[in-house]
Amino acid sequence: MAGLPYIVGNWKMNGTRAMLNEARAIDRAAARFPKVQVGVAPPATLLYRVRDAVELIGVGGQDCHAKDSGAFTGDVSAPMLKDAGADFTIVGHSERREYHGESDADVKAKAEAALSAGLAVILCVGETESQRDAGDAEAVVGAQLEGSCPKADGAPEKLSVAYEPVWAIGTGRVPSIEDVAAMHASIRGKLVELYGEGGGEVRILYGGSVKAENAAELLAVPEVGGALVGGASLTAESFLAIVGAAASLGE
Ligand SMILES: O=C(CO)COP(=O)(O)O
Repeated sequence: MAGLPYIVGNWKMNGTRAMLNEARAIDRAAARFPKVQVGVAPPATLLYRVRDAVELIGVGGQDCHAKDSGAFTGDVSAPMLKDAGADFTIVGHSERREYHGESDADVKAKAEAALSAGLAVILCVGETESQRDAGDAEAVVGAQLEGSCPKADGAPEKLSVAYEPVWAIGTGRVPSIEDVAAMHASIRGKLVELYGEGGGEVRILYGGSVKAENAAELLAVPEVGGALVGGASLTAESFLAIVGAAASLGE
């Protein structure tokens, strides 16, 4: 798999300007880890400020609308994220799918809008606990990929996929290493089916209760090309411990 390990912090609906200090601290420390690609996705209100506060790390949105502009109160478009200085955006996070009713088709349209605006995309997929218990995890994730992977210019080159089992998000629970390996191999197979050779290069991140204590083990799994981190990305200290774990794997 090509590319540096990619560690991305998803701040979700957390953070006011005080978080700029954390962003600065992450950015300063990133210089010590040139073999890791680092990004943060602050809330939209902070995007522009974080962009201005950092030099080395990537900055991204957490979602975008599928349309470029219009009467969509409360939404933010991909060209707006780009204009605010974003390098990438997350789409299809399970919290968007669950609380905002986003379908695979919605996620695909958002991913295509983001690529068209010149943003890289982190597309999230993942099964619920009942789907895993029923033995359907790989089928569910495969269907999500079929329905939501973008076909626009920029795919698959600017695409990353984040596997985030819904039941592992914010719970302190993580799948077994064997289950992570099996799912990532299955995602790789589906990406090659969808994109041909280019699908072999898409980075596949793991997300769901990644912490300093489990990061090295998760990141060492074949086909795990990085991590999408929620709670542990909210302080520079805990986030940098994960970045450090990724760096030490390459040594
Ligand atoms: O949803 C996540 C990242 O997008 C994971 O969140 P936690 O790391 O808090 O489990």
